[in-house]
Amino acid sequence: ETVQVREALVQFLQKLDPGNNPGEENWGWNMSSDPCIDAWKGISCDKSMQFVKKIVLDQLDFTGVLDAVSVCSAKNLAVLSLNNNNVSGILPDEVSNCTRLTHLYLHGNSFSGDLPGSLSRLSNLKRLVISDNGFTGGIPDISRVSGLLTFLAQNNQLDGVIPKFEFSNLEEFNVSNNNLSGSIPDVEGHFNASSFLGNPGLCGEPLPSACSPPPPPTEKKGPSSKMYLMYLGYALIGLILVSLIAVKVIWKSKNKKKEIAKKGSQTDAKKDKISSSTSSESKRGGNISEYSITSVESGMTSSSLVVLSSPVVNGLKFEDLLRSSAELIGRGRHGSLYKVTLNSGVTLAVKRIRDWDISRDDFKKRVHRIDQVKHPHVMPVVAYYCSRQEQLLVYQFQENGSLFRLIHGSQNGQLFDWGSRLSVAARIGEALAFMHEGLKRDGIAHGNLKSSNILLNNGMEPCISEYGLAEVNNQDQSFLPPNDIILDKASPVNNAFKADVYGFGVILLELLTGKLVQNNGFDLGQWVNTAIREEWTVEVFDKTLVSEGASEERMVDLLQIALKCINSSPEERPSMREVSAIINSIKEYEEKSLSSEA
Ligand SMILES: Nc1ncnc2c1ncn2[C@@H]1O[C@H](COP(=O)(O)OP(=O)(O)OP(=O)(O)O)[C@@H](O)[C@H]1O
Repeated sequence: ETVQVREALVQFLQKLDPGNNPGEENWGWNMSSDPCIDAWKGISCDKSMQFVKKIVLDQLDFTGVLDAVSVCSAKNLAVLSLNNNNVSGILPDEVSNCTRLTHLYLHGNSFSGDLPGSLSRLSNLKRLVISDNGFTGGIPDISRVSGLLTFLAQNNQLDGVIPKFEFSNLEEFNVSNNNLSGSIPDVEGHFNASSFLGNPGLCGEPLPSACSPPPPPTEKKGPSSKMYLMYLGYALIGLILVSLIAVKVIWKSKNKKKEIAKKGSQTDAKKDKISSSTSSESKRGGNISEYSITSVESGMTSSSLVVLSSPVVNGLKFEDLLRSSAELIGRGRHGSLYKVTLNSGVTLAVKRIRDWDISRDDFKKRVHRIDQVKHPHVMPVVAYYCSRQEQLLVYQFQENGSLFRLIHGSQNGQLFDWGSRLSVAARIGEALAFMHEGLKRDGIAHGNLKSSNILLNNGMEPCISEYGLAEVNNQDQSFLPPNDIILDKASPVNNAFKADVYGFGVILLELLTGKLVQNNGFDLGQWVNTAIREEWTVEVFDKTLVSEGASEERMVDLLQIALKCINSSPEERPSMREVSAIINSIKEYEEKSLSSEA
């Protein structure tokens, strides 16, 4: 391990055991030795004896605190076990820095405070044992940790409701003797009452106490005269408020129109507004709002914005979009993207599509079809607008940015390790295969798959965005990958699906190499192919993956499937279902080998 990691580990132990000097205990934990080569007590390393993989310090009477920042600087740490000590304080948020953690055992200590929500980001976690402590607060939603096998949290002071777990996947589950309340989620027959006993507020199966049905609606009695007066009062106050707001809105919009007339067509490159493509109309100013998305059918405003199922913007009107401030985020090949902040504070991403010769009916049908084939890793369209001149698609704005930014941008010290990259590849591969199957008959492929169209949602889960926005069109070469000259004229639709496979292959190459797809004449696909021919395969991998000790064998496996995806002949490329199956098996293999090492 590096000097920094050694230093951090020594600090971790000092915080855990403030009373004792580890040097005196002769456990080997000191800066002048190496944790792997000199076999520090409680530490196990990988086969190459380079990286710390396990720290097991059970039953050693530690009375300090857990310094997660320090211990997680051992980036390959898979197992941390501190069972049966007397460690106190909180379980810090930074425990999620241990991204490769598979086993976290903290049973029988004096931990207190809330469990950090960041636990849900430990996507490799298999066993989490926090029983017999003083943890308080709610159980974070770790249902997203799909491989979790054990959750033991009995004998704490946890409260709130039990979130949904994947009970069918769990081998062990126990939350008995806490202060949990509400009805128990469906455990699908996998656990009995003993996992839930000792929570006075809990009810429902498998506990014997059934949850009481919701109270019946109270009988309607005619309101008394006093009540009538009260309602009248409320109605009057409401009326006054509405009038005040209306006056304010009219006054504001008058001011705004004046301002536009004054400013003429001055624009601000950064704080661009969603304005008309027919600039002559905007210049006429007068009765057109600054934010207007004008169309030939002007006048058909709120009725034209179709809100698809979305709790975030229920009842969103076209006018709401017009009134909100809009910031131009980017102009791509297929249009511009605006970040729109509604008055309610909700932020949306509005894609204004450019030059798409599609009829209104076809556009609507297409968006509704895509909306029907739902997948958790595909960003749903929240609403759309379609006139003869213009198409807008509204998505939720994702503050965590795109996969492109995660791979190539400044990561703010954020580690994007091998396990996470493999997970992203597996999730996106699966989602794309699912969409292809669901939309094959409609001929709707993604059409523009690239890492900037993979967004990271609030839980840092990757989601494919802008599915189906580029129409299959043999004349439009833009949907085809660069240098891809072999076109199946008879089957342009099939080509579009194969173009997605190509796009996915390139994303795999970005994940593996950390390099940009095209940069000053550099073509990633070509470069990788040349590298393989010259037999310097290892050179292609991202240096950070190599130094983290990622399995070369599995990186090569993933590289091979990437190369199949970018085959210059579309027919030779595998289907997304085949690609997804192979990536899943690589991932499984990776997980098994991690568990066996642990
Ligand atoms: N819903 C969203 N939330 C947050 N950022 C987004 C969202 N959709 C797109 N972006 C980001 O905004 C930027 C501009 O998006 P845009 O789709 O215009 O670019 P592009 O994908 O390069 O273009 P095109 O799809 O037209 O080829 C990209 O960096 C993209 O990652």
